[in-house]
Amino acid sequence: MTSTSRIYTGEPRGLVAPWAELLRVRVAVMVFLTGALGGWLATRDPSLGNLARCAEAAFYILLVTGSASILNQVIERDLDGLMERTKNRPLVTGEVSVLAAVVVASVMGVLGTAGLALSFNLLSAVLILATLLVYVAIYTPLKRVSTLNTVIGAVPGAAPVLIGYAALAGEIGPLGWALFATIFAWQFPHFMAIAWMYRKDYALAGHKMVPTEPGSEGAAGRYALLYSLSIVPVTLMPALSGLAGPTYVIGALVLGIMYIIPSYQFSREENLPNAKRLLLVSIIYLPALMALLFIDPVLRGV
Ligand code: HEM
Ligand SMILES: CC(C)=CCC/C(C)=C/CC/C(C)=C/COP(=O)(O)OP(=O)(O)O
Repeated sequence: MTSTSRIYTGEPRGLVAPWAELLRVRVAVMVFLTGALGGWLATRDPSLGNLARCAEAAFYILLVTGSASILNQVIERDLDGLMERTKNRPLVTGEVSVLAAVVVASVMGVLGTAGLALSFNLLSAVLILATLLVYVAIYTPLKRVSTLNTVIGAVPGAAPVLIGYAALAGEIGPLGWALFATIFAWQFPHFMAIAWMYRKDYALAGHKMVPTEPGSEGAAGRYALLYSLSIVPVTLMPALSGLAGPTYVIGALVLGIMYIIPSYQFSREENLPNAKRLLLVSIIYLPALMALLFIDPVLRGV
């Protein structure tokens, strides 16, 4: 049976719940914040007008991210049906039709890209389109082919901060790249914990993730530890180039240690409590680091 012919027989959930699920709201909130952060660090102008511009750019980024999330679930609806974590997604159960999903994703993608092109610049519009393409056309099919998919998927994950920066600055400066590198590195412990927790699910769907490969015991933990260690020098890059001050440096170091500890524990023993702790710390780490980056220029008065 194809997804187009699926008839939803579950409890009616209204309009909001299925679309919130399709748009992966919690991830989207984080993407909005990283996009806004990129814009803010490119300008460091605390006027309401400028903050509204940062939020506007982040909103367009959010629209295209929503489009990417929906298209990813359209493509993977049959495989999602094989996994416990995703088997109740609206496109698997038929709660939302493929046609409705494609129409909404297209509208969101066009509006977000046009918003960046018309209200900001061509650079940010081209970058968001390239990001959408990498996520939907390269990362999504690559999940079935190679464990390298995680490296490719980390590029669109880290792109929103760079795009926010490019939208407000009209170029990508060293700080933009430092922010990109930070979120790029952050994703590996985050996802190694998830990939280990759901390794049986991923194997059922034929997704090639580090912990699903034969003889991979310990590999997810080693990657998590390696990238959590790399995040310390990476997060210090803005300070080394004079773009962040002492509050940021101390905060980034404390957060780095806070991320290394559960990564180390997970590398010592891959088990559910260690994976869950690492995932939880990853979800605390990113907004905390973003808050530091937001506050630092205010504290330094720049
Ligand atoms: C290679 C990159 C990434 C992959 C493969 C990935 C995958 C996932 C998956 C599968 C989950 C669901 C875990 C669960 O259901 O228990 C998740 C949760 C989450 N991810 Fe990621 N992620 C990546 C990058 C990112 C990025 C870049 C962000 C934000 C900027 C992010 C934010 C979150 C948040 C906030 C959650 C928790 C959401 C919830 O509790 O539903 N992730 N991630
Ligand atoms: C246009 C744009 C800015 C796109 C960015 C999209 C985004 C936030 C990506 C985060 C990184 C990522 C690979 C998530 C998991 O997707 P998955 O397919 O592995 O997740 P799933 O298994 O839950 O479907």
